[in-house]
Amino acid sequence: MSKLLQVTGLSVTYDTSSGPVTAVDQVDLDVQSGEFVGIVGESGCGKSTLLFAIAQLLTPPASVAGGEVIFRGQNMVAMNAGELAPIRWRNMSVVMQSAMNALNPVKRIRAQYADAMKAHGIRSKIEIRQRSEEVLELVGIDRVHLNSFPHQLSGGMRQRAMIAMALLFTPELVIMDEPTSALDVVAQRSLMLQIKELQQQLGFAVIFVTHDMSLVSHFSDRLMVMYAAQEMEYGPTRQVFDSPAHPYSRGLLDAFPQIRGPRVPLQGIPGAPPNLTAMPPGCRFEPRCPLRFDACAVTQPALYQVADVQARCLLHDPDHRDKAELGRDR
Ligand SMILES: Nc1ncnc2c1ncn2[C@@H]1O[C@H](COP(=O)(O)OP(=O)(O)OP(=O)(O)O)[C@@H](O)[C@H]1O
Repeated sequence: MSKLLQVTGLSVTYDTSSGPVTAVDQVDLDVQSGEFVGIVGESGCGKSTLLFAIAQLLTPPASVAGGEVIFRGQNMVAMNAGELAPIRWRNMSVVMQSAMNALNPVKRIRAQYADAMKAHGIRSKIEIRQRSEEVLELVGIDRVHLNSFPHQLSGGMRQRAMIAMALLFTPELVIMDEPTSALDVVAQRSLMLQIKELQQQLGFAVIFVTHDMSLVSHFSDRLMVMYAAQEMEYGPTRQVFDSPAHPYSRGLLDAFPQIRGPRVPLQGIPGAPPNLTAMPPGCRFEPRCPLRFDACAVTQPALYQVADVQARCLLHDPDHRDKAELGRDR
């Protein structure tokens, strides 16, 4: 696998009446070609903002405050609209949370696909028709629905039609922002299976945002856990699940039912994430952390390498090894 995306030190601020709010704080993220990367975290931790920043789709009051997004060797942060336009859809596409918001309600699916292809210089009517039929059938929808308006499709079909649109040019990277969250559990699972199947068949990489740990557990190769605008842990999904290196990852895991294994009572994480305008001076998770010790309240942890994962937790600082030993017993 080769590196497709390298995000380094990416920060995003929202300009608010009480000053700038940092919603994404110096995030590093790399994605290999064909890889499935999951991003999880509680509501408001900055997942969607990060995705929009990667795709360079932020609009005011949000803006990139620092960092780089190197995609296929080019820094997207430094590009203007004209330079970004040919990359979007063709090389990198985005699937939003709700197709109802992303699709135009007064245009047939056929016309929306045609618009996207025409915007990328495809003029041949035959080519447009053939490709539209092809992508719709790829996601398991009969071609007759090219004549449908979005509201004539079920929720699951609409999300599929949106994914088909994102695949019009077989991009190398598809960014998905909770594409299954509006669906019932059965439709959610079947759409996840289909996304995974398409990804393996067509070879594109995926960045998939969700707040549901169990949803990504079987589908992602690597997992990033976000909390209060920062990345807390990033590494192979199996390792994060089998031995989470960050107490917050452990808390998230305990808050969701496991598909396999014995039944265990679910535990929430007491407390709430900090207000982004008033961050704790030390570790951002410290006020809620069951393993906190004195240094956590005053020291901002770096990202530490723990086997194959990186974790932002002082338990992995060589100076606090003794605390890690104690933590293991709790
Ligand atoms: N328009 C805005 N103006 C000011 N702050 C904003 C705005 N939009 C988002 N934010 C801030 O950015 C933070 C991150 O929001 P974001 O939508 O990226 O989180 P998220 O993790 O994707 O949440 P969810 O899972 O609920 O979609 C929010 O907590 C909020 O404080």
